[in-house]
Parts: sequence; structure tokens; C-alpha cells
Amino acid sequence: MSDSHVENKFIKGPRAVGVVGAGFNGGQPRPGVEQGPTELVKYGLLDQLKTLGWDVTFDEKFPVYELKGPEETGSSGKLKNVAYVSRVTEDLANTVAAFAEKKLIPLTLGGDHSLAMGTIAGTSRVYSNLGVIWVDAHADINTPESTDSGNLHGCPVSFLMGLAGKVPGFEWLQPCLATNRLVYIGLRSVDDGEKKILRDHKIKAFSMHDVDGHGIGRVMEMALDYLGTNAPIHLSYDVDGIDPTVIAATGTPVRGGLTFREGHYICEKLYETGQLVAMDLMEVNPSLGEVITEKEQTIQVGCSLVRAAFGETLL
Ligand SMILES: NC(=[NH2+])NCCC[C@H](N)C(=O)O
Ligand SMILES: [Mn+2]
Ligand SMILES: [Mn+2]
Repeated sequence: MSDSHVENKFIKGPRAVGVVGAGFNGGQPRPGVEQGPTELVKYGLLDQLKTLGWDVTFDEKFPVYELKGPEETGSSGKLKNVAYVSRVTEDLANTVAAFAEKKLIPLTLGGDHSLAMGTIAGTSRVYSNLGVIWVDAHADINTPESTDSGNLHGCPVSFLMGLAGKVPGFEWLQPCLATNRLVYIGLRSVDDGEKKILRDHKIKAFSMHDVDGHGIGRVMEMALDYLGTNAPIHLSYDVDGIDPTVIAATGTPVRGGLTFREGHYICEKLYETGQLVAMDLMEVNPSLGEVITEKEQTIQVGCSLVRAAFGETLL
């Protein structure tokens, strides 16, 4: 059993977490995800952290972000809500950076995953050589050109890496994450354009196929090896990385995901390393949950098995 008081390599002194409630849904079309932080807090998350011996500071400034006006819903090319996402993520970057500077571990509760533009931009201001572990069914690395949906929660990684080019409205966000400072775990729904980006930039990715093949223990070992034992690590956790039989209330569920244990092992292992300096918990949408009939399920699984046999999940 590991000691529950592992010393953090980067944050000495009191164990303090800065919780940011980021109730925001502008990076995708499904309402409800803005209630994620409120529900997590209502369920007792803050008290649970305190019970574990953490000093908890809760930023209550933005329980739910509000659209300022119609100009924020305007699109730019294929991208939707550019002004809205830009304003909120810039704000979030400042909030997260302020916590990190004060030696708190920022824990951002989403909200949709476009928020990671803000959280990772924020921590990268404070920590050099930051590594990111991105747990997700999706790669979220679409560019303004490659995106089909135009939803910005499918794009944060390309924005952070500077692969999106200069996006009007996003002048505040400068490239702050090198292509070799990120590792994905759990991928299984990656768009063709994204696969090309991953290959072209040799981005480190452990798909579900890799998790099956190596086991989650070995995958974490390789991920940590890759980022380095002396690097601060930001964990950006999209709950849809976990299987929908476990996590149903999320906007873009994909079957065949991490088990309950695999999902937890990632967090436990990171804690053990003492390298975790920030965490996001994203895409919790309390208003969702899916019920489908047996007939639909059979057709869906049949198609999905055929697609798997024909290369769909190959990166
Ligand atoms: N954070 C997420 N759940 N992202 C889902 C992205 C899905 C798809 N790749 C898109 O670009 O729209
Ligand atoms: Mn996802
Ligand atoms: Mn995501």
C-alpha cells in the first residue's frame, strides 16, 4: 500500500488544492455540462478533499458562465462560439495560474473540454517543462481546418500546441505545449484528420488497444518514462475516457473505454509520483444518460465490430 502522504516534488509545505468551478458549455452543443461543477460540489467533493487532509480553497466566482451577448455565439469559419470560448478560457488561465503561483494544486471542474485551453495555458505559465497526461476517448486535436463539428471542445490540444495557426479572437493564447510534452491515454474515437496530425507530429498516444495489450500499469510506466520523472504533470481528465457503462452522463460517450479500475489507476499512479501539479475533471454532464433498446444496441455493436475489423481504431 502506498503512503497516503506522498510528498509533492514541486509543492513543498501544506497540502493545498485550489478548486475552480468552471460551469461552461460553449465548446459543444449539449446543455447541462455547465452544471458539472455545481453537482460535484453538492455531492461533497470539497469535504471529501478536506477529509483527505487537503486545505481547500474554492473559487466561487464562476459557478456557471453566462453568454455576454449574441456576438459570442457568432462563428468564425467552421468554429462555433469563438469569442465566448476565448473569453472564458482566458479568464480561467488567469485563475489557474494564480492558484499555481500560490503553490496550490489547481483542480478545475468542468464544463466542457475546451476549458483545457485555459487550464493548461495557466499551469504552463508557472511550471516549465510541464508534461500533460490527457485521458480521453477523443484526441481533441482538431484544427480550424480539420474539424467537422466546429465544436471547440474537439480542438484544445491543437490550440495549445500552436497547430491551429493564428485564430482571430484567440490572440491571448500563445503556443505553450510542445508536441512531445503530451501523452494520451484511452483514445478510441479519433477523426481521420486528427490521426494524420498525431502521426505527422509523432504525438505519444496510448489507445484502448494499447491499454488492452500492455495493461494500464505498463501504460502508465511508459507514459511517465516519456514525460520524465522530474517533470511537473498536468492531468487533463475527460470522463468519457472511461467506459459509458461506468460514466454515462457525458456528452460524447464512446463504448470500449477504460474500466472503473483503470480510470482510477491513472490518478493513483500520478499521485504516487509526487509530480501532479494540476488536474482537470471535464465533460461531466449531469443531465445526460442514455437508454437504448436491444435492437438498436445489436445493430450498433454489429457495425462497430465490422468497423473495428476494418481499421477504424488504428491511429
Ligand atoms: N471533449 C470532447 N468530448 N471532445 C469530443 C470531440 C469529438 C470530435 N472529434 C469533434 O471534433 O467534434
Ligand atoms: Mn472526450
Ligand atoms: Mn475531451
